[in-house]
Amino acid sequence: MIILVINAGSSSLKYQLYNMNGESVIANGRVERIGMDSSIVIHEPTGKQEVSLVREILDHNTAVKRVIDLLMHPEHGVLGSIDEIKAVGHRVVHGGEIFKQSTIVTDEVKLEIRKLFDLAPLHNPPALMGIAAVEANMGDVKQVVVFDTAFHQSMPQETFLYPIPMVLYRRHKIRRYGFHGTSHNYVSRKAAKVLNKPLESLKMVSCHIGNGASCTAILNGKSYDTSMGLTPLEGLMMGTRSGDLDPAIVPFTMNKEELTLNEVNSMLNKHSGMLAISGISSDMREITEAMQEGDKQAKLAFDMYTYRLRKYIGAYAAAMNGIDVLVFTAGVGENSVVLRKTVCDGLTFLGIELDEERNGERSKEARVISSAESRVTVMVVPTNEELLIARDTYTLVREQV
Ligand SMILES: Nc1ncnc2c1ncn2[C@@H]1O[C@H](COP(=O)(O)OP(=O)(O)O)[C@@H](O)[C@H]1O
Ligand SMILES: CC(=O)OP(=O)(O)O
Ligand SMILES: [Mg+2]
Repeated sequence: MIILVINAGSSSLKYQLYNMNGESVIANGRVERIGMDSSIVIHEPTGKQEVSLVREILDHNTAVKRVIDLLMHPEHGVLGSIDEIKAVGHRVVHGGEIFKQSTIVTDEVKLEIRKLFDLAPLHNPPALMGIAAVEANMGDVKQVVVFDTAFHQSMPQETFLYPIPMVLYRRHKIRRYGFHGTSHNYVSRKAAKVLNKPLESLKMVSCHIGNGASCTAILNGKSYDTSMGLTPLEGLMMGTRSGDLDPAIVPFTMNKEELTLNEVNSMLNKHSGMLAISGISSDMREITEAMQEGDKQAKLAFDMYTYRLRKYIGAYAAAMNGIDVLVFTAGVGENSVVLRKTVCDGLTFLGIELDEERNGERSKEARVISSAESRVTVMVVPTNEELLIARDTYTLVREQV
């Protein structure tokens, strides 16, 4: 069965086309700068030349149309007819308390996703646009939604509630939801498989460190606590997001700098984190290079970033009364040798001992990077959110098509 996976962002749309027979990728690509003056389309058909185009793409509907055109293109295409795609799976960031697992799209499901716009104004509207665009361009193909929040719905009240008046939870559902759940779910299962141990027997901390970054304590195979909260702003320091801070900074800064709510929101989400401290970039590669050339602000940004990550790992080891496995994943976690070394070198009290050679290896495979003596097994597990979305989609539609 052929399944299309779509990850719609506010100004981008990433796609991956799978043949579920063997779980092979037939094509993947992305549309960037949707709604801006010149959008970029990158299409990578497996085994063929990559295509890169500049087009005017004003909305997600047009983006989906362009993707379909490319998938069926006489030269760059991989399909004879669009009907070969039997189902489409979408990443939806916020599923609130309603969606505890992936589900087939119905009118009711769309309505519920719309109700959550308030809680994820940057993420949920484009996801719904993606669903509508598929309906408009691909007839009545089955669609499935997979939520970033679903994996974290196992958290108990003592970890998901904030110590503020309960009425705010009852009225507005203000609580910790957590994100990157599809990734934390995927890497924890993969890690247990590689170690050949039942996931339920392991106390695991997984660190998804990409543009957005979050840490999750996984106990008995379930999310027990996670660093992102009501929105993806809380927790670790990120590329452009502050992560944890004293909430009093918000009214204080609004008052002193005469900022509006929107401005302070934008400051914390888009102008903070590594970008704010380094003054150079939100991109870990550029920070690391500048640091190695002696840039003091880049070094400070890196030190703050790794310090905060170390604190979370320690906190989650305490929260679970132990830690057996530490997993690094996503862009930074999978690729930054120096970040992993810096974090682990400060966690020797937990019995963590890195094997420098294994840590330095360049590989796309899930692997152990700690020494044989290390009390905690440290691993790098490349994430694959799209594959999990494709698998959930396949499981839900297989009986129906
Ligand atoms: N070789 C590398 N060394 C250090 N950081 C890297 C490397 N490759 C990618 N990254 C970092 O990964 C981050 C992007 O992560 P990714 O998981 O792709 O993000 P997202 O999916 O959220 O856009 C960037 O900060 C980038 O600098
Ligand atoms: C939820 C979230 O932060 O996602 P991303 O890392 O894709 O920004
Ligand atoms: Mg990501």
